[in-house]
Amino acid sequence: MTAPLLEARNLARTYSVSRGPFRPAGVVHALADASFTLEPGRTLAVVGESGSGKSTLARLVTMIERPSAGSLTIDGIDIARADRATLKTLRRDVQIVFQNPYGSLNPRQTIAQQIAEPLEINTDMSAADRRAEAVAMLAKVGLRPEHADRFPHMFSGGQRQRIAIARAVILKPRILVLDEPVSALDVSVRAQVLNLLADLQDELGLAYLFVSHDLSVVRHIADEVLVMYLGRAVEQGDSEAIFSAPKHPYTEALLSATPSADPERVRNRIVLKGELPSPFAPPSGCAFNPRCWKRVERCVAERPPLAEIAGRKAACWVAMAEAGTNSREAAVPA
Ligand SMILES: Nc1ncnc2c1ncn2[C@@H]1O[C@H](COP(=O)(O)OP(=O)(O)OP(=O)(O)O)[C@@H](O)[C@H]1O
Repeated sequence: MTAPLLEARNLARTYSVSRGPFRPAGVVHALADASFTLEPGRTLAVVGESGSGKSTLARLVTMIERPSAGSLTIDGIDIARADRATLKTLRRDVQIVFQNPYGSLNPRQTIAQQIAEPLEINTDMSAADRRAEAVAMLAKVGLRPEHADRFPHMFSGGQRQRIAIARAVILKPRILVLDEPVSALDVSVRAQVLNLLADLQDELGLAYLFVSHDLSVVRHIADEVLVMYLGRAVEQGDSEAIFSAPKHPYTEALLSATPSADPERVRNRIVLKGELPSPFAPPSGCAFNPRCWKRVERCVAERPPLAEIAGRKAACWVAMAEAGTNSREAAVPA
């Protein structure tokens, strides 16, 4: 059996943070435990509120930071043990597109120069070849090649994100990390950029790790979904299964918050109370329990493991009890 393109096993990342002159430094568990695989041509969406650990996960996968624990392998090669030459190749395989297409482009360089820059750093192609490649890439992302010598401010938000995507794929990576790639864009252009990403994936066989706080954005693009809450996966698996019948109350709440024209859904909308708890002092048991309307005693006492429920994994005592995966007494109201 061949190794997955990308495999994360029990990935974790902590940060030491000063909490003031008279208090000991605290440790933030930005990412407590994430495991998943990613294959060519597939999209894994990582979803959760701000602070759930999505960007931390994106930084680990792009090798911008190292994990505190767990492992990350590409083609079975553990990146923590790879030598420098191997690591250089692996880094080329993973590229990232950030949320803000304004911040990620240099205002003083033409877009052809910026799209070609990774080729300049990583290859020995001639300047003419690099430019030709950049211009061809412009056409591929739906921009007119004759605009190659324009500067970023001459483009709209959606066009700038196309430029950032062109720059990210010019080295022919195999994995693209998309960190909220359409969140800063007008709703009217979101679908166009998502369609471009889908086309590029078909054409280039790219694997996407798609980070978003909004389930409605990933609905049509994700093959699998990883729902994060306070650094941990609470529900994970096949997108179809999760969208049609979420098992974790947090996923239910996120889904119910997505825009809908269905009056039934609007009436039954779940409004989450309270904020995401402090990552310095996560609640005992299930971290979601203080906000959960289905909470039972066990949720406060014991953290639920990710368990197989109805074709996906979910970490919820109540869902486990309902599915008969665990003992019935799990569902005693608190
Ligand atoms: N470099 C850092 N130093 C200290 N704490 C950090 C650092 N990076 C992230 N954190 C903390 O880790 C937690 C997870 O942050 P992360 O940015 O991964 O979440 P997120 O889900 O991506 O949120 P957002 O959408 O706001 O970026 C947060 O509590 C954050 O404050």
